[in-house]
Amino acid sequence: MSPNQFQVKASFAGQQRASNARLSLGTHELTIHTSKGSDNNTTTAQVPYSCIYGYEAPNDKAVIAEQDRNKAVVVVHYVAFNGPNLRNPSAAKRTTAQFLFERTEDADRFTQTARDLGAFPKPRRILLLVNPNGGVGKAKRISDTVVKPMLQHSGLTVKEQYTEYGRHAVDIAAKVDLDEVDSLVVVSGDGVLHEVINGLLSRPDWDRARNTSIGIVPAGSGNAIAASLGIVSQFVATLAAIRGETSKLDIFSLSQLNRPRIYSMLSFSWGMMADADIESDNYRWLGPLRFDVAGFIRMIRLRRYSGKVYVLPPKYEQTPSTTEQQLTPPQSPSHKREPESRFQHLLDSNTKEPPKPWSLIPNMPFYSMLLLLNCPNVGETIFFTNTIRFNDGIMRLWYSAETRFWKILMPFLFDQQNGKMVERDLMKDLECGGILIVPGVEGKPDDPSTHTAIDPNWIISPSAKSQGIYQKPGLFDVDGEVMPTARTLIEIHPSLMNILVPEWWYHKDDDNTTARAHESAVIQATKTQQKVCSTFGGVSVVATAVAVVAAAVFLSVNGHSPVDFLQSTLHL
Ligand SMILES: Nc1ncnc2c1ncn2[C@@H]1O[C@H](COP(=O)(O)OP(=O)(O)OP(=O)(O)O)[C@@H](O)[C@H]1O
Repeated sequence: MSPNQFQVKASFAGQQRASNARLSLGTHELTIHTSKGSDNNTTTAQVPYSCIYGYEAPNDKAVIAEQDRNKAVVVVHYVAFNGPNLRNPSAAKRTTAQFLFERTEDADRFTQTARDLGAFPKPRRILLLVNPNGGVGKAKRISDTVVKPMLQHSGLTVKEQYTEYGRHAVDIAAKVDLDEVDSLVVVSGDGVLHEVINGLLSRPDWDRARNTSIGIVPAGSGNAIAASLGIVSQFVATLAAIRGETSKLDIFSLSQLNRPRIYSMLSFSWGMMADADIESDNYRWLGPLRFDVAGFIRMIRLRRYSGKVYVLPPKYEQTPSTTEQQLTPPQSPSHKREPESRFQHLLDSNTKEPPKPWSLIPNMPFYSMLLLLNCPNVGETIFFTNTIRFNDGIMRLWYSAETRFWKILMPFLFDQQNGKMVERDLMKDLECGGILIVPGVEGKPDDPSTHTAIDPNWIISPSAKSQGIYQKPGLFDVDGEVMPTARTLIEIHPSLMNILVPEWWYHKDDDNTTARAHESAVIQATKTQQKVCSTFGGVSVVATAVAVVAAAVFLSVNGHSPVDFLQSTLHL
């Protein structure tokens, strides 16, 4: 037998009896060849390493039968899928395989070889932030019933902390001792992850803090990031947090004059979608449905939003012009206190047009919606487009001046799940390297006294008036949180942070051979898993049939009609 092979007795969760088995530790997966029955029929099951979230070698002799007391047990904990769609949240479950080795040395050699091959999670320190109020208040239950039980077997060092008030996660991330934490993982919606990013990037040592990996176990109502990463299943999200694989994440910074900068990992919107998103807070009790309800109401009571939006060509690298250099304040040590802004000077004046190569996007100055997106999903239930990648250093902007109700309704009605919302000719899109937004009206939308008209001509459009379309400044929505409606510069900071992803995650255009190999291993394993399930399924069908017939016989003996019984049982 080769050094990576082991003879054991193996059993899977839910099985009463162990079978003789040969374990093979491969490059990406553990294969279990089980022999059954007197004719030694063999079945094969696979456990990809990327699905293993922990193992234990219990000393508890109670789990070992009397005759095997001198032997050694290793239990492997992993996530199994019952189908090849690894993004389907109901396809994943956590389970175990238990192996009984002849000698403790064999068990030790197995765990050591598996560790060397990367089968088990590497030791890390995780700070878990749980928002007890996120979504419909289910985060605590998810943390207690899924996340902590999985972490318990992972060998990772875990600290858990509940957020106690709005924006508490900003304070926690801004103060956490980075010598003690490798990853910050939130059990919440996108809002708390947004706060963690803002806390980390507000630190004087932000350049170190940005390397602290961040992760999410979805427990909110939007869950756009989790949906984009294919980790809507809390089992898979926790697995990703435990295994520690990361992907680069572009970050947007949003700067306004005399206000602290805001960082975003997901989206910025203005117009119908922003208003609907923020207004949906009133229907939080509806869960994810709140976005549909608020969106529909906003479509019926459509508004137009006035302003000018300037964009910079994508990946614009040219050195600043002399004028720009004059306008850019000299580099001071305080500049190093946050990620560099190349165009901060554009905030200084409300009147000056930004110089070339900045250009005004057409169809202005009236919009019905404007959306900047960093991820394919706008929410768990809205798959916007797969053309976006969150690590390509490019900003994708969608905008529309459409005000016809049915035109806006169509993509939201028919294309929410298929990634084709952008193909309905409702929105125009462009790639850019920076955005400057000058709203026609500034201020906090909930406080009319603060509104200032930048240009009175932008305020009321004759066509909007004739169509009876409402006009208000509109909310600026960043990652689902409201920010003041004011002149805003949005810049991109490519690959600034690292986000925890499953090892098999890659964008379809990525040349990521390791992730692809992991993906093949997991999909291959689902096939063997399906075989195991269908065998169990076959057994349970036979068992059910036997039980129904036995019951029918019993009823017939007791004077009831077995035909009536069978008809009602089988819904004939
Ligand atoms: N203990 C708390 N009490 C009140 N608010 C809190 C508390 N902890 C966090 N928050 C706030 O809850 C808000 C929403 O959190 P979260 O993002 O987890 O859920 P969500 O909004 O339902 O999900 P999503 O952002 O995905 O739509 C955040 O703005 C956060 O500041």
